[in-house]
Amino acid sequence: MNARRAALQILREVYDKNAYANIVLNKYFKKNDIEEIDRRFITELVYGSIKAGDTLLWILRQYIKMPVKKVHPVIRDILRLGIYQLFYMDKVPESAVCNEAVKLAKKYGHPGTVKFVNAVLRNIVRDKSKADFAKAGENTAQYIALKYWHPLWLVELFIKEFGVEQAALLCEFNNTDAPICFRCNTLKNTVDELQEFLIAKNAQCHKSELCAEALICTKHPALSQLEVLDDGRALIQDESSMLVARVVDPQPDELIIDMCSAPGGKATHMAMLMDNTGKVIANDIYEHKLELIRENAQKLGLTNIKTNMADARFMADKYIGKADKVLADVPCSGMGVLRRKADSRWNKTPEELNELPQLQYEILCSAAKAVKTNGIVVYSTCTVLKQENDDVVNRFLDEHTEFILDDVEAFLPEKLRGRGSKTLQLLPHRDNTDGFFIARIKKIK
Ligand SMILES: C[S@@+](CC[C@H](N)C(=O)[O-])C[C@H]1O[C@@H](n2cnc3c(N)ncnc32)[C@H](O)[C@@H]1O
Repeated sequence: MNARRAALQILREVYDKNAYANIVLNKYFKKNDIEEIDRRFITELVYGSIKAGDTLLWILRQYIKMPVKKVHPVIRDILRLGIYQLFYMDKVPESAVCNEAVKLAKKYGHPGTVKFVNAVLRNIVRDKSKADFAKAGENTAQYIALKYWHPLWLVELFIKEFGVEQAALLCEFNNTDAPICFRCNTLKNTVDELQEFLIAKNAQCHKSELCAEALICTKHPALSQLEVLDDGRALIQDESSMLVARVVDPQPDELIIDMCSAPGGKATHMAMLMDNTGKVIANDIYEHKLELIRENAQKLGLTNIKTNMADARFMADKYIGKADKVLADVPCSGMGVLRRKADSRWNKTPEELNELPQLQYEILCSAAKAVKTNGIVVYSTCTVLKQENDDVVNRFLDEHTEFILDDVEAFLPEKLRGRGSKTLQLLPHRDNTDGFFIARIKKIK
């Protein structure tokens, strides 16, 4: 088993075929029997060098004369992996990095490229100071982008939103490891029982301060070894995402519509909080994603979920004024969960982000049509950007005087109260969670 060759193959699929890193990595691990220690190394190498993205290419540029674009893609990826190890993996000996990269170049390149890879990496080892980000000017957007591995346009957007200092902290946080969070299925076991089970499997986990049914694991065995996930005693969901169902506050026998529900984290949570009574209509625009919800519901032993395929912007007609509560957990930029997805910061574009608020607004308007008088619409996203959060909700309230903002505080844990806002905005670097936004809107007439 050659871990670096495996990492290179995975990286090639991601960059060449635009594949999602986590999907390629999981597929690779399923197909090949790989020891735990190699798995960890490959995972860090792949996720790390994808997250570090353009910073690695900027470093490369300081050591070569030709444009980076002209370097053959396979050789470029061999160098990415080498540079990542030399700058960001302290425990890997520099000689091993150079020798292994040269072996890969021999396998995938020709004598010229072998020499090139060898020369670049050995030059870096000789003098790392050439790659000094301060060349870009300390505390500028460019410096933050290089130091904390983000595209420049995104850093500029964060600076506009939060100021330089907070933007830097957010970017730095986005490179930290995210713990895995389990949601206990209280219909099948208690949180204490689930915790005992996980500890017996050598996991390190503790109860969440944000949600009673959440257990946070900082260390755990491979998820495929945890029966609780197969038999529905638990499901993976972040604690901040669990707050959404808490704010919806589902009651037994209610009719709840989840406008954008796949893969069903919040729909199954609401169905569980209703004690498997009433009905949750779990809607999504993609049929293949609805299948995931049905599978999850079956595992969890929930029979009160009905899936529905429709574009949420136009689905309300058959439900006008019928629902007790409606959740609009809208498609968003995901700027609150960048630490969880190595490639997503590099895959988004500013144009894509700018199109989202209109779609989100239309889904919220459609959600509002489906709710009864005195009913509740909850609007949520996993982003930290005001344009997708407060701005959408305020536009909605301005144009729909039959709705008012209902304070979320009564539905929040002690730790998140007293912030002086009727909506909740979790910021990753401040709250040490995923970044989530939740607003609760009431139909008053
Ligand atoms: C943020 S995710 C929802 C996560 C989900 N609520 C959960 O807790 O597991 C947004 C979902 O919206 C769906 N979606 C995107 N555009 C949509 C539309 N126009 N109508 C309905 N669903 C849509 C996507 O397929 C995606 O599953």
